[in-house]
Amino acid sequence: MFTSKLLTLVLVVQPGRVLLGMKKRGFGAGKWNGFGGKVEHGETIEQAARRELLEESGLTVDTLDKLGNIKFEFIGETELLDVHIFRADSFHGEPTESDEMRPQWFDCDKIPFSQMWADDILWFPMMFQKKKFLGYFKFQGHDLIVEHKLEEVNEV
Ligand SMILES: CNc1nc2c(ncn2C)c(=O)[nH]1
Repeated sequence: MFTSKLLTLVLVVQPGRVLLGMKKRGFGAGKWNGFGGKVEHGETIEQAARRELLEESGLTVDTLDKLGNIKFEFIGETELLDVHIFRADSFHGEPTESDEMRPQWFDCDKIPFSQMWADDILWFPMMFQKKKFLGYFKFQGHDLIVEHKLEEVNEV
């Protein structure tokens, strides 16, 4: 019934602020989001997360904490998005604009959720508290969540 596409998402967090990128083209264009993309054949999910972070933001990280996994269904589409979410608390390099993303730091109390995917406001608090979570969101179009599950777990 459903095939699924493996995707990565990395949130770089510093005390009191988080790095987001304005997606300039493609899926989710016009939204602020973490950095990530597809997992290519022959790479692990974590390797893909590091590669996409570097390509999209110019940053490398030492430790990536795997915090969440959310599956997204879009009504009328047969491909689920299987998004693996990581957090990094330190990084090397300078945030640099890419073809895909324009990076910007946001204070944790001024995150532009109205210009982000509608699910983010629901799981960002868990990500900030370093809680592990599993989620499932069913979208009607790109803006309306018609059904969702989100639970804290011990292992992702
Ligand atoms: C559909 N909601 C959603 N999709 C995402 C996200 N990050 C990458 N992708 C593909 C996200 O935060 N929400």
